[in-house]
Amino acid sequence: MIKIVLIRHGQSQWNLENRFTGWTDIDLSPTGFEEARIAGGILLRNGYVFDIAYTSYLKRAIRTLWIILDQMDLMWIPVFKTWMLNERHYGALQGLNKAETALKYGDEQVHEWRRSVHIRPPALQLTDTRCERSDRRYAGIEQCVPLTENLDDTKARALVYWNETIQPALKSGSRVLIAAHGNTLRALVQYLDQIPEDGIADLNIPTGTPLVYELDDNLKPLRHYFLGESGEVEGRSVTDPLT
Ligand SMILES: O=C(O)[C@H](O)COP(=O)(O)O
Repeated sequence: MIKIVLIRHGQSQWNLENRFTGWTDIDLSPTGFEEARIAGGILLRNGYVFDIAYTSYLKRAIRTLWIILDQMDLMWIPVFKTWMLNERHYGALQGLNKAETALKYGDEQVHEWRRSVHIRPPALQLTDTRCERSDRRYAGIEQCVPLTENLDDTKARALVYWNETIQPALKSGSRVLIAAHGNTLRALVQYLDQIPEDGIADLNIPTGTPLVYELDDNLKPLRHYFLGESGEVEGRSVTDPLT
């Protein structure tokens, strides 16, 4: 049996301020630092060990991973970063307050922007200072930098990385940790559990909480659970309410 641990970064400063974040590179809040520290301790005390880790190009996920690996005395393992595990691009909504946006455009519209598989938020203009195409970290892959994304777009790129990089590592016996984002992990979970499109809107992944998937030799999921201090967390599911 193969185990993989997925973790959404700890609370970020913009999670705290309830702002659309997407590809904006916002750091952890003090609570997020603490969530990551606690997650590392939980993984350590439950006997988890990792051989390799994957994360995005965004510091809230990278720092969550660093803190966990530090807690586990595993800072030496190979860590691979990829834009393909970045959060879903939130287009022109990036930086806006979610509650204020709902007041302006209505709850239904904002819920669609946040949770529809097909609807994309309004796109960023190339001239917008928030556009990440001139950011040095994306040099050479400017054309891959989205101006907005729906969940399907995010899923497509995350699955390329899953199929080409993570899956071979799992098949070769590596114990894998992925520190990523709410929507990249929703996309992965949708793929792994074959969740239909109309079931995905209710699927929300809490910050800083290790989510364990047990997979068979063909990488088909057998079961999944969140991890707490004394093992599996009772009464939590990947369908916690949208906050
Ligand atoms: O990018 C963001 O704003 C969050 O990380 C995820 O937000 P969501 O819950 O609105 O998808």
